[in-house]
Parts: sequence; structure tokens; C-alpha cells
Amino acid sequence: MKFAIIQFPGSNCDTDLLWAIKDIMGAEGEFVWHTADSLAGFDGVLIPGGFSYGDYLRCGAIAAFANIMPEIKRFAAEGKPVFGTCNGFQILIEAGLLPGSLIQNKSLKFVSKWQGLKVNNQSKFSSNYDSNEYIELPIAHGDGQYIADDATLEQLVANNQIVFTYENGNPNGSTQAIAGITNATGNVLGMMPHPERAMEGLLGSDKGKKMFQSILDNFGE
Ligand SMILES: NC(=O)CC[C@H](N)C(=O)O
Repeated sequence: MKFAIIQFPGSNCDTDLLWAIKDIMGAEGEFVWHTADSLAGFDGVLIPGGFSYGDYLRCGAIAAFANIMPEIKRFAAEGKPVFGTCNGFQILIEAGLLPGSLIQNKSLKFVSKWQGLKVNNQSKFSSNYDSNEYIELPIAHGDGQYIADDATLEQLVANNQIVFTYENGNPNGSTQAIAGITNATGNVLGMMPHPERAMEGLLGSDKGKKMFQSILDNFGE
């Protein structure tokens, strides 16, 4: 599979994502600048973290109108995998590809640490994990508090769209401790934690690998 890693002014985990998908997972990957208008030849989209456009207006709000976004929306509508971590999650929400909102952490403070998570393995992005597996991944954000109206939350639960929830503390005050969700059709995933920073034991953990392996297994030929 060949993945497009979308770069915006202010992206900062783009190289980590490319390294994760290419060097660790052995798939193909290439950077795509936000002004591009085609994803021809790609099988998946990875949107990195960072501070696109300096987080101005709201995190992800300006990136959601980038030239490449209509193409990412087409890609998502065709059922191809679209993944966003941290600022990538914020961009997917601002673009309307995922429901709800991400607002400032309840503490009003930026939080950067390893965070416990529980994994729901009933998704195409998590099927390689054990049922309810406990993992720890790095988080680093100021605006990670997930909120949504009651109808949206009910739909997320009923449709099994909540993939990652915080365990051992809720670092940003997210509703129902939500850390990552998919869209209704299960091919777009956004999450605040950074699996691309947990790809080998030497760096603290390789628990992020199962997420990328799930994408390769479930969306590859
Ligand atoms: N690490 C990130 O991607 C940060 C996301 C966003 N800029 C925030 O502070 O919430």
C-alpha cells in the first residue's frame, strides 16, 4: 500500500509518520504538500500532528480548507483509509469527516506525557490489538478535550465508533474519556495520542505498530 502523508505549514510529526509507515511497517509513503490537488496513485492518507497554520482561529480550522481537502474527502467517500493523529484529528473534525469537536484541555494546560488507553479492537484500525487491550502512547496537545452532543455520543456508542478511550486518568477532560473515533463507515479514524511515536521498544514502546498493521491488513489487497 502507498500512503500520502499530508504536510501543512506547521505540521510537526510528518517525518515520524513517514518513518513509521515506511521504515518500520515496510509500506510505501510519500509527503504530499497541502496545495496539491490529487491523490492519484495513493491507497491511504495519513494526517500528522503539529500546529497547522499556528493553530489560528481554532486548531485545524484553516487546514480544513486547504487545496488538498476535497481530494481527501473524495478518498474518504470511496472507503479508503484516512488516519489523523492529534492535529490530524482536529483537521478531520474541522473538515466534517468526523463528528464532534476538540476544545481546549479542561486543565487549560498543554499536556505532554505517556498516557494509558483502552483499545476497542472492533475497527479496521485496531483489529490487531487484543480485546480491551491496555496500551500506553504519547500524548502532546493543548486542545484535546473531545465533546459532542448527546445524539452524536449515542450514535458513536451504538455504531461502535469509539476506538480508543483514556485509562488511568482523563488527561484533557474528554467526554466519556474518548481518545479516538472513526466515522460511521469505519474508514476514517482520528485520535489524539501518537502511535507513530511508539514504534520500537528502544523508544519506549512499540504499541503503535498494531494500529498501522491493522490498516495494512484491513485495507490492503
Ligand atoms: N501535537 C499536536 O499535534 C498538537 C495539536 C494541537 N496543535 C494542540 O495543541 O492541541
